[in-house]
Amino acid sequence: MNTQRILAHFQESAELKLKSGQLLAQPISQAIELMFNALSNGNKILACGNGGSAGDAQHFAAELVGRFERERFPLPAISLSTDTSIITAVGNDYSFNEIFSKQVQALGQAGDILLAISTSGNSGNVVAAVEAALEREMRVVALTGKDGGKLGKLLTEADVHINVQHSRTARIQEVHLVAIHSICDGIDVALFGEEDAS
Ligand SMILES: O=C(CO)[C@@H](O)[C@H](O)[C@H](O)[C@H](O)COP(=O)(O)O
Ligand SMILES: [Zn+2]
Repeated sequence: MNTQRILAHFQESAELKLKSGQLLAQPISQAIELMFNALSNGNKILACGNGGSAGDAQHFAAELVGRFERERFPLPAISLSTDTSIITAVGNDYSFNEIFSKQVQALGQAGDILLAISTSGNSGNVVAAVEAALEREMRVVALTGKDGGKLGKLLTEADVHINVQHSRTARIQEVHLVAIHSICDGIDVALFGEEDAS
């Protein structure tokens, strides 16, 4: 295969990451503050998404419950994309659109955070999860792309929207992962102060 095509992926990804850093540092910083305050108050973080974003939700929860780069106590985070029995039961008995919202209704409490990940902002199950979270007086951190979709329109002033301005799902996901790692690092810094993590 022509390696130029491969190099073009790296080029486009690197360029979007640099541009997005400028645009997203502020909302990412707000997301860190929102999550750190919630965790400090004894609240937890729920995370959801489909496909690659389901992987991102799991990845985030693993770094909070396990660790990111520093040794620390476990932090409460749950991926809503991982329990195949819940997902198949709710999907089969109700609808696929409710696989996350039912879990938000079961597990979410006022003051908890929902990390909602959707590159289009239009996945019905993620949109329904955001609606359920807002009904329960949870705050939402949304990782989206494109025009933010329906999800972007649901958010309030108290929520945080991290919107990657690009049309390509894969590129958006790649920036989402940098945002997720920046949030994990920011939570560690809020807990322990700055130090060289290398
Ligand atoms: O990872 C990829 C594409 O890179 C896919 O699995 C992708 O996540 C799926 O098509 C999702 O269903 C897309 O959903 P969303 O990001 O629009 O909410
Ligand atoms: Zn993918």
